[in-house]
Amino acid sequence: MAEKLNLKKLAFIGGGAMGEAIIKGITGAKLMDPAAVYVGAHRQERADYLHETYGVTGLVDNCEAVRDADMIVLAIKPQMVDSVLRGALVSAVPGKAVILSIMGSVTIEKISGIFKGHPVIRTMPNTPLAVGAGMTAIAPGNGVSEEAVKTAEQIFGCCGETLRIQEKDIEAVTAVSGCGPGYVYVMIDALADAGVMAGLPRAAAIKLAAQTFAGSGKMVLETGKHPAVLRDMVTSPGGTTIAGIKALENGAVRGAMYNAVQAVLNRSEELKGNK
Ligand SMILES: NC(=O)C1=CN([C@@H]2O[C@H](COP(=O)(O)OP(=O)(O)OC[C@H]3O[C@@H](n4cnc5c(N)ncnc54)[C@H](OP(=O)(O)O)[C@@H]3O)[C@@H](O)[C@H]2O)C=CC1
Ligand SMILES: O=C(O)[C@@H]1CCC=N1
Repeated sequence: MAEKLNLKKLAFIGGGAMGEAIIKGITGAKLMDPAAVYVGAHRQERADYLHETYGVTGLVDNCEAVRDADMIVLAIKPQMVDSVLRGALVSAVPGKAVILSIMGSVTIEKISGIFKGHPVIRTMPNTPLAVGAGMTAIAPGNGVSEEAVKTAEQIFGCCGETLRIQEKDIEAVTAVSGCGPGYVYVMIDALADAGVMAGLPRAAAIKLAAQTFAGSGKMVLETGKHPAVLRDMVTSPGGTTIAGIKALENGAVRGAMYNAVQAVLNRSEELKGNK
């Protein structure tokens, strides 16, 4: 059984797609008494849904949610920071609470400017967290205790892998693993479409494409081999795979990946107000 979190009360501001995925992980792994997980969910219907589904305490009042919490997860959209994280809510946060942000493009400096004197941990998870196969990078700010970082690793580790990084690398992480599931779904959809073109039923084509991505990722992780070595194992000389790979290279699939990552880096700077 997983070790319990060393927290009396964990609060979320925002219980949307990502907040829910983390709550599902924590309650599913029994890391904490669900009633001690408080979620400021801003709409009664959503608060009720989270309570009924996971047993957590769902509230519309963020101040009530954060009161007496040891750790506060910021799971709202970056565009909401200035309008939501202010005034009475900031005052209601207990002095020693650790702030754990999952927000993209919001720096530790910005968060520390709002929650003055609080330790801040910035993270970048991804949506496969919802099925226990997430990838979360964890960047502790200055003055964060090892115990708090370990708690963050427990929270995200119960629904996937974690990696400690420095904040300077977090936009690159966002562009690779944070947004990466989006790229992969496009590729799965495209491969399935191509399978339909080749005569396969839609459902079979999606299953074949998705399991191929899942299995190939697992091969990279479990064998520790470079992806190029694994690719060479599929490509028989003069065979069929190399013909397919040539077509992909002609379609500039690698260049498209560089462009996607650069586009995310650019958009992150815009969201930070740097462009
Ligand atoms: N989706 C992803 O793949 C990833 C997202 N992130 C980050 O996670 C954060 C959340 O994203 P995601 O979960 O996808 O977005 P969602 O829109 O699903 O979740 C945001 C939630 O915040 C709620 N909300 C709005 N206003 C308030 C308020 N005043 N008080 C409390 N809650 C409020 C929204 O409620 P309502 O809808 O009712 O307005 C919504 O449920 C973002 O900062 C994003 O950058 C990080 C990694 C991956
Ligand atoms: O699209 C977004 O802004 C968020 C950040 C990382 C993944 N999704």
